[in-house]
Amino acid sequence: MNIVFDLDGTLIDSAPDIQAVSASILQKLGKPPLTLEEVRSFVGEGAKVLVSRMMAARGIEETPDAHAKIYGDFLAEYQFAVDKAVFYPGVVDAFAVLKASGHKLGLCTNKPQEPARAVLRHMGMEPVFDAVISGGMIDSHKPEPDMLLRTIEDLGGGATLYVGDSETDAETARRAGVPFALYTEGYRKSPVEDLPHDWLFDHFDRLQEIVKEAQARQTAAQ
Ligand SMILES: O=C(O)COP(=O)(O)O
Ligand SMILES: [Mg+2]
Repeated sequence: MNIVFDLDGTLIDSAPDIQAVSASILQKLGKPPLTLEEVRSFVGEGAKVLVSRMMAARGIEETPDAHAKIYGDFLAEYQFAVDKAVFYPGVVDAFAVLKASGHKLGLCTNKPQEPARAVLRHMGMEPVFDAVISGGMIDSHKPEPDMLLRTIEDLGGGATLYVGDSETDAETARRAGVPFALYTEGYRKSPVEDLPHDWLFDHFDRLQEIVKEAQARQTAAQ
């Protein structure tokens, strides 16, 4: 089956890199940096939303021009911010196991294309995915279902499990009608019971089992 992953807060903890970019931008504006906690709570709906939240948190008035300027400066640095990213425990082994079992793997992230491509390259993840859809590639973003549906289409269609960490991912899966496994150690803000999900897991060594269950459900439904 297809397994489609979210990126930030699901496969990698990229908050320290994003914090560094935001600190550099805010410093130029004479403002204190964001805390890691703030960054984690601002990620998940793409960089434009993140910049809006950053501006609000530091009392910078959000006119369209001010946002466009700060977003442009943010993006210019974002693609070089890869050094601090780390995989969550068990992710690399899970890729190997799932690929060896013949599953197709996809990535569906709201992270903009350039920084997404840069971090995939930096972490050696490029060969892992059979399809990648990142922020700005289509005219819609999660939690709208289109990015996920497009990723599935690019994988050739068929039964799919979506794996993500946030409110945005749970809602995307619900709207797309795709079974959803919620990784609980990412950037989620609400209690797990408030997020629609089919499975919960806190370590990637559980994922293979979840994929088997998803396949069994899919077979039973046919
Ligand atoms: O909001 C972002 O830019 C990161 O998004 P992701 O959680 O969809 O990878
Ligand atoms: Mg995420």
